[in-house]
Amino acid sequence: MAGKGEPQRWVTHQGYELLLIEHPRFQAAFSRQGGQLLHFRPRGQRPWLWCASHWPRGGAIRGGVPVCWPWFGRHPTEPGWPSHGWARLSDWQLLASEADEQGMRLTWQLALCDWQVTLEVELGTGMRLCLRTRHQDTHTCQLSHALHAYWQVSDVTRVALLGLEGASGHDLLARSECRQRGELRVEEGCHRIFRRGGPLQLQDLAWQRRLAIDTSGAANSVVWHPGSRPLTDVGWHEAQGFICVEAASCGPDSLSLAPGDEALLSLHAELV
Ligand SMILES: O=P(O)(O)OC[C@H]1O[C@@H](O)[C@H](O)[C@@H](O)[C@@H]1O
Repeated sequence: MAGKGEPQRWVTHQGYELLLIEHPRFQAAFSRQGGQLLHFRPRGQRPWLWCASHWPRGGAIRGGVPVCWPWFGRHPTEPGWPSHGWARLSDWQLLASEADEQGMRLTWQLALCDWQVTLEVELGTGMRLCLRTRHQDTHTCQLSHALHAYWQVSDVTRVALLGLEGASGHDLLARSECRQRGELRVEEGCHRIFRRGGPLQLQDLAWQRRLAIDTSGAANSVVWHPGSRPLTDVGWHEAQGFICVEAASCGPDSLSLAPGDEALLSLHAELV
């Protein structure tokens, strides 16, 4: 627990250890499991991130910004291993946190065998996450990863994602290659992996909000929503309130890391 006057304190909720932050500029929450940013709300605004109200015991929390690492989706060779890797199921260590009037900077770390990953998070009027992976194995290893953000929206079928015009990618629902024409709207589910990162905008007219979401530096921008496919423990109405727009390097854009190499992935958002 932090001392009096400090912006952060630890609590337990639904069996998870949470770090709650009350800063003059924003409110936020992380879970130790996953080093996962679950909630971020700049003062006077609606929350930016969506999070399911029910959290499974021993599973992954659906919401906020899960870190998918060291693989994204299904493991390429081990079908029994968990979807999206170990990071969101493991307890991370909070290495450092500093606050000033502008905001806070936190560093989380997870070490697994010869691998080490840190998540640096800056929160203030906007949010910036940077995932840094190193490994000291003796041979080159494959890495795929994602910052799998669940953005809170008024209604997924009524928002528009701008900035992917002309981008090519893979549509996993249609099982075909795709090229985005105009703005992206989600009517009945979406699962597209675009082969480009860059500046995007999530426009929510009902909430009169436009978020600039930057996936530059990532090889892929992933857009996902299950549509009417049920999600365990998430009601249909609750699921209408998010869209995933993710920074990732996955599939053909997975990375090969030689011993001592470092891989970076970042996601940045601000209000426009
Ligand atoms: O249900 P999970 O494991 O949390 O993953 C959520 C979704 O994440 C998406 O990024 C994947 O492409 C989907 O396949 C997956 O269903």
